[in-house]
Amino acid sequence: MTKIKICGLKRPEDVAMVNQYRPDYAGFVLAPGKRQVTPAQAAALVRALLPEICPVGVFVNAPEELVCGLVETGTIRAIQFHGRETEEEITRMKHRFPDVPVIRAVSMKQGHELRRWDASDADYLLLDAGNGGTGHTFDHSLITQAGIIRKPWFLAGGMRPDTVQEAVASFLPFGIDCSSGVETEGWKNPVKIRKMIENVRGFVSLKKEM
Ligand SMILES: O=C(O)c1ccccc1NCC(=O)[C@H](O)[C@H](O)COP(=O)(O)O
Repeated sequence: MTKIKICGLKRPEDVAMVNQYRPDYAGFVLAPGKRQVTPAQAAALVRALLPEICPVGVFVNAPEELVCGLVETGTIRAIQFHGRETEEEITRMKHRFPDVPVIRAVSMKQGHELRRWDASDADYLLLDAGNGGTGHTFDHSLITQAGIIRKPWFLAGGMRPDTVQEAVASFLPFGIDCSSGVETEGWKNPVKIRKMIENVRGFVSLKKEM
C-alpha cells in the first residue's frame, strides 16, 4: 500500500489529528521557516505521537550533532535531508545509525540530481518542487524522463487530497508526502488530512478489486 507522510506538524492539535487518521510517517521540520519546531518542541510532540507513526526529522544543512542528538534521544526514527547535505554525510549517518532510514529530498527541476542521489546510501528519495513545504508542484514529466528509479521514493510538492489519486495512479510511488495541501490558512486541517489518507489508501483497495 502507498505510504503517507504528513509533514510540518508543530502543535499538539496536529499530532492529535495524525493520531486519529494514522499516516505512516509524521514530519517535524527542524529548519528555519513557518513550520519550524525546536528540538524540545519536537520531543514533546513525538511523546504524544502514536508509536506506529514514524517520526521523521526534516533538516536543511543542520549541524550533524543536532541530527544525531535527535536520533540518540529517540525523538526521531527517520532522517530527511532537504538541503545541501552531501553523500558523505548520508554515509556517515548510515554507519552511525544503520537502522535509521535516511530520506534524501531531490529538487525536481531541469538539471535535477536524481541519478546522483539514487546512487547514494540514502534509503529513500523524496521528489519535491524545490525548497520544501511550498505547496508547489513540479513538472511530473521529469519523472517519466528520468527512467527507472532504483530506490523507493516519495512523491512530494503540492500534493492535495483532490489530486493525489491521479498522481498515485500515474507513478505508483512508494509514498506520498504532503504539507501545504492538508492545511487551511497555514494550519493543519483534520478534514483535509482525513481525505488525503482516505484517497491514497482508497486508491489501493480499488486497484486490488480490479
Ligand atoms: O515544510 C516546510 O516548511 C519545510 C521547510 C524546509 C524544508 C523542508 C520542508 N518541508 C519538507 C517536506 O517534506 C514537505 O512535506 C514537502 O516539501 C512538500 O511540501 P508541500 O508542497 O507543502 O506539500
